[in-house]
Amino acid sequence: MTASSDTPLVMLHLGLGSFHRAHQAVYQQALHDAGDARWVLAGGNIRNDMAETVATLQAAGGAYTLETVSPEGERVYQRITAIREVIGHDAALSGLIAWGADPATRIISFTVTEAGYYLDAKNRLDLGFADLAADIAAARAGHPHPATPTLYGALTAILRARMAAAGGPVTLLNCDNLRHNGDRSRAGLLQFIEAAGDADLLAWVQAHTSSPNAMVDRITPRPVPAVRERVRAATGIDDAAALMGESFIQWVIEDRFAAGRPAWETVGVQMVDSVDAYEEAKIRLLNATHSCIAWAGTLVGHTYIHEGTHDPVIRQMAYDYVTCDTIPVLDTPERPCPINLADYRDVVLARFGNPAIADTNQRVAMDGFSKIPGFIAPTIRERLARDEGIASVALLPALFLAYLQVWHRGGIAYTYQDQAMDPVVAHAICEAADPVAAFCADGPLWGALAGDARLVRAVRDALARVQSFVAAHPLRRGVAG
Ligand SMILES: NC(=O)c1ccc[n+]([C@@H]2O[C@H](COP(=O)([O-])OP(=O)(O)OC[C@H]3O[C@@H](n4cnc5c(N)ncnc54)[C@H](O)[C@@H]3O)[C@@H](O)[C@H]2O)c1
Ligand SMILES: OC[C@@H](O)C(O)[C@H](O)CO
Repeated sequence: MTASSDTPLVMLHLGLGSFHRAHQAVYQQALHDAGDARWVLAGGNIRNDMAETVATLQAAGGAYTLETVSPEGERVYQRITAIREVIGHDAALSGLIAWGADPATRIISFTVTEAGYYLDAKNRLDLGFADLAADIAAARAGHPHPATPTLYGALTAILRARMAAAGGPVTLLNCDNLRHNGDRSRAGLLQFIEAAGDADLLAWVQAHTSSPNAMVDRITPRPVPAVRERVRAATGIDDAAALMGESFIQWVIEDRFAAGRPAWETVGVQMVDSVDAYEEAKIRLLNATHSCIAWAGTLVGHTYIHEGTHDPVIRQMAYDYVTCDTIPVLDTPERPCPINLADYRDVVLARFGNPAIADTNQRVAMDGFSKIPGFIAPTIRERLARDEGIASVALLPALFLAYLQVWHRGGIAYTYQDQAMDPVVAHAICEAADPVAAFCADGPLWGALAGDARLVRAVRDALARVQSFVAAHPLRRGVAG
């Protein structure tokens, strides 16, 4: 079903970071440019962590300039005006709640990073996270936690208000890199509402919302001052909210919408019954490989992803991880993959290798404690279940452990951000008599695999290879780590 009324319908986005503005807003812009203005975007942040960008966007009525760069280095500038309302942050989230309760809002989408979901491998909420526990306690009292609201607390408050206002059904559309992102965030939300003790809301959400899974793709680096300079030179507009992304873009969504959707299929969005094959290809061949290159590149002193991608040894590690250990579990005689995964790998490596994107190891290396369980552990689990070797895939956690050890010694050249990491636990892993055993025993990282002797053995061997690679690397020779 697509919308047909003349009144614009609204997709409310929670998490007005770079990616939303370089991806979902671009598809909406394409609809507007084609004369289809039946849907508009409104958006704001759950946390008050981007106040300057939000203020800049508000002053510009939601407009900003996007620079995209092709594999050949050609740059294109586009003015994006699809975000019609930039909702300022307030501790009670009253702006987001009012927009979310409005019957014109038919989709609530979100990007809150991989670390914003607090789920273990069995899709249970991990109440060990202080932010989550505080937000559940606040939701019991009827509001989101003012200091550290989570996606679940924000959605609970919004959907409560929507239910009270008889705002009607709504789709909850996850746009984060999370395996089964719709199913998993829905599981987290329902557990959160249950823990908050709101049985009426739980029944309402089950009956009046849907949560399609979606795969999202466009490399969108953190904007740097040079982007603003290039935008000014190319367009004459001085835009403090300008940002850049690669020219590649993809969005694949399961077509399960509770109250209509934009005619996205007319602007290149792939509407499908199941996103599984696309999602597995993206998360394992792109995101895990990206992390591999970022951790390895950092260890030897590269700054950018394209540098690591063109480093022969790092490239080979990434290539082997995909070719030897990952493609064989995604494309099997029993379950043939509809995507040509070897081609996908080659395209991904070509995208990573584009120097004009200048994406940093810092951005891609972040959140390892969410990415190991989400992007890497499933391949290890599946291979071990089939009695297959894990030498190539084990290199990725070994790289992360080596990276953590350097972080522990204060040797990472930038700030490492990881919302899912407990620094006390991470330091203890590095200080343990046997750091490999301590790392492989960590429950949040490995779930049921924690302590598995085959995992420990493979990571130990892989760490030795990582250490030799770092010691022998031309950029590192003679440098104390
Ligand atoms: N940047 C990319 O290349 C890219 C591509 C595909 C998908 N994504 C997805 O989008 C996410 C965001 O990327 P970005 O480039 O917009 O990053 P960003 O740093 O520009 O924005 C992060 C957004 O997440 C919000 N946020 C962070 N932690 C939160 C928490 N615990 N609870 C609630 N909100 C929280 C912030 O307020 C902000 O709006 C990624 O983590 C990824 O899952 C990004
Ligand atoms: O691997 C890091 C991600 O943010 C990546 O840039 C994105 O998923 C590409 O679509």
